[in-house]
Amino acid sequence: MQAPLARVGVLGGTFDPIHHGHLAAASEVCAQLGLDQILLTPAYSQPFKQGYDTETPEHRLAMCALAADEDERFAVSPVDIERGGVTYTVDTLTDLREQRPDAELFFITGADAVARLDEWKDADRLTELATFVGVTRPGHSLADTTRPHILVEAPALAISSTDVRRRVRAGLPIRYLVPRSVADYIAVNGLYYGGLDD
Ligand SMILES: Nc1ncnc2c1ncn2[C@@H]1O[C@H](COP(=O)(O)OP(=O)(O)OP(=O)(O)O)[C@@H](O)[C@H]1O
Ligand SMILES: O=C(O)c1ccc[n+]([C@@H]2O[C@H](COP(=O)([O-])O)[C@@H](O)[C@H]2O)c1
Repeated sequence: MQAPLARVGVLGGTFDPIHHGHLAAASEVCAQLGLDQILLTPAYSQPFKQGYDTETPEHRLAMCALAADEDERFAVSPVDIERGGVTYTVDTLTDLREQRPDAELFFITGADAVARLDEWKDADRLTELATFVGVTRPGHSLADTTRPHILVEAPALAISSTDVRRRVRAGLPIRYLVPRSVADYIAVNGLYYGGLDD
């Protein structure tokens, strides 16, 4: 008898930096959909964020790895960073399917973003490569879309990477917004004190 496919959630993001809003949402999807693993998959360069100044892929990947270390259900995939260029999810999912033929993939994204799926590259193929999961996010309205997806209500944590970066720059605490190891990494490496978002 064939072994059942592993159910793997893929949370793609810029993760500049990763925060507890990401982790709580991924954890909720994992529990509600009975997933075996969550892959945090930092983008090299998000298509809708071209022209934005972000931290280096190496720093964003390292912070994801620190966050993943705290939960045995989480792992990090460098697939998008290793490919480089603009990160299209169709490439992410194609590469992950090659690497993990044993897996059924669930691509997790904020529920608001599901509305813009039509604008994503090869939108029709995307929903064949993975099941799309939209997670609720405070301050973002739910999407109206014909694209098939599962909606998961996540704990309402109104945290954004933008706000974390602003707080670091303003000298305000980010403890309890990001894992402690990530806060330490930001401090030790002097991330975000300078000009991002100016
Ligand atoms: N607090 C949150 N609750 C639920 N989903 C979230 C939350 N923050 C981010 N997400 C989702 O996680 C994915 C990755 O988000 P991303 O890395 O862009 O973080 P962000 O906080 O939105 O960043 P930024 O403020 O820089 O735009 C996206 O699909 C986004 O909608
Ligand atoms: O494939 C696309 O056309 C596409 C368009 C917009 C966003 N994405 C992906 O969606 C994920 C979430 O992006 P972000 O910036 O909201 O963290 C990330 O993995 C992006 O590469 C992908």
